[in-house]
Amino acid sequence: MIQAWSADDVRAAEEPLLAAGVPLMQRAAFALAAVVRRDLARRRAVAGPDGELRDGSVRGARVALLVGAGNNGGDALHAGAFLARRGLAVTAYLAASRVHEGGLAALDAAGGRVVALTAADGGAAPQPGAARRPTVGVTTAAAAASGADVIIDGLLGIGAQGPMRGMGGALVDELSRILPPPGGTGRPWVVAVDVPSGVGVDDGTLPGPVLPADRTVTFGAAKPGLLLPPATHLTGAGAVIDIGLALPPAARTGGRPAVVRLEDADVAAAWPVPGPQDHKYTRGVVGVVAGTTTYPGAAVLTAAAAVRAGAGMVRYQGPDDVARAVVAARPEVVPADGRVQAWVLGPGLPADGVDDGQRGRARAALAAASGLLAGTQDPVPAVVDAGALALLDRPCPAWVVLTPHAGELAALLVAHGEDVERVGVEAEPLRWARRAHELTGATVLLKGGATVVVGPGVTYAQADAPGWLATAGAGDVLAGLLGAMLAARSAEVVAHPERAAAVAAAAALVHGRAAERATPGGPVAALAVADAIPGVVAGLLAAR
Ligand SMILES: NC(=O)C1=CN([C@@H]2O[C@H](COP(=O)(O)OP(=O)(O)OC[C@H]3O[C@@H](n4cnc5c(N)ncnc54)[C@H](O)[C@@H]3O)[C@@H](O)[C@H]2O)[C@@H](O)CC1
Ligand SMILES: [K+]
Repeated sequence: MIQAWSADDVRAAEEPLLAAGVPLMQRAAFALAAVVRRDLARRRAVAGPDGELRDGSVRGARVALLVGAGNNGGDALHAGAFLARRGLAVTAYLAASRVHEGGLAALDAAGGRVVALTAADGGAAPQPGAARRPTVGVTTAAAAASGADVIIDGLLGIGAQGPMRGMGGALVDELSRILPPPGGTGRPWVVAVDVPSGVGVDDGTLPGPVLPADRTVTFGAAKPGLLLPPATHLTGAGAVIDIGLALPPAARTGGRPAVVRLEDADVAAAWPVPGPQDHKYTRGVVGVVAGTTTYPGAAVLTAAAAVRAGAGMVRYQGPDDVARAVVAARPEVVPADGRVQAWVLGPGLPADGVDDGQRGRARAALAAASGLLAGTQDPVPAVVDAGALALLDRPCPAWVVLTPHAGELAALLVAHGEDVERVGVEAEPLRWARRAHELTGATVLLKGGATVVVGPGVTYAQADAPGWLATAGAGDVLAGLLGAMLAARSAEVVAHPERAAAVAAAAALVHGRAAERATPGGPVAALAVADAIPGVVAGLLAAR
């Protein structure tokens, strides 16, 4: 798993080392320079006589350093000095009147070129460091940097406050305008130092201009903003550099990472593999209340995903014609009442209007799952999706998992007295998923290009899915898959409700991997994603 620590935690972990004189910046900068050299060498790979690709030479490669006022700029300058000593042609563009003096001296000594940014060519020279520097206007600087082989973005790191201002902001605006998008031809390789400058380090927001990176080299530990949407989509490939920090740091934050991203091995290790003693009830029965006569497909997709994810049994509740469609698609499904170990409520259920009695069934199941019908049935986990989200009129336990997309989350929040629209949720997914958790008590899985899961004291962020997964029915598949995963751990999740979030994050990972497996590199249908689940689970288990 990748653990991300807040800016405060990282600073707290750095403090004792800095006090002891440990050269953290040198370590960080040396590792940064090594990653840049390796990336460049691979990008310049040439075929040897045997046809094998060999790393190319990086001598003479042009490097543009974007340098801000703080230690992030210091990292960039020191890395630039290392690169200049290895024969690369380094130019630093200073976006502040004062920059890290040691870094500047190192770059000067290594033969790097240094220019100061001004609003327009011929502008008055600021006084960066000790020496007067030549100046260059932002537009000219951006044009020159766009012709480099690599741009090292050291404008802002974990000291960023709000949208990037000043020359740095203007330079990034101009570069964003003229550079091809990541992966585009003719684009320099953009390496972000610690974080892409200007992202919300702790919340993944984009308060102002941010240059999308092809690689982010981060120090000590991942930062929350690298994992959380929307910023996670601008980080490119990752590299976490160990600079010797001892995390978790002091008790200040309870010793917990701010955000966690699960990886394949975590999901494989926690996946329950049936043994000789198991039968369909120990493996978990999933009850599905989904679909209406108008929207029968959601019921089919939800039930199919629950079957494919290894539920011991799937029970379906709903109108007869929908039940017939479900059984025709998946003859394993039992269209009858009975005990369940987890519920999936709401896929294909409209928020209002004709519901064929489904709303009443979902309401009763949600009350039973939440433990509000004492004496009738033990509480069990539940997935509450789509139309069933409108049924949350009282606090839930955290073993109830809500699975809204941004629009549905906005509607839920408005129903609970908040003033927010879909775009607001998309701009600040962590904030609003947290708020929904606080207001409802439920675990909240917010769907999107990246998935955020918030439970009691825990936050997960998954970015496992190809863009092709954004297709009708994909959410129904996730609900069924998650229902089966919760049913398999029913008693454990009710006893330890904070674990529901980890199960939900694991479901997001499997869902994304299934989409990857199902897509031929192009469009993918939701039912194909459900059908890919067994192969994904088998692959995860084979690697454990
Ligand atoms: N503390 C350390 O010893 C280490 C720090 N490291 C680097 O240092 C970085 C943190 O350094 P700093 O604390 O100096 O912070 P930053 O380098 O992120 O920069 C903060 C500076 O930028 C300015 N600033 C803040 N918000 C701004 C905005 N929105 N627009 C324009 N200017 C803004 C402030 O005036 C401040 O001077 C890390 O991200 C990492 O790259 C690494 O070298 C590892 C060791
Ligand atoms: K940066």
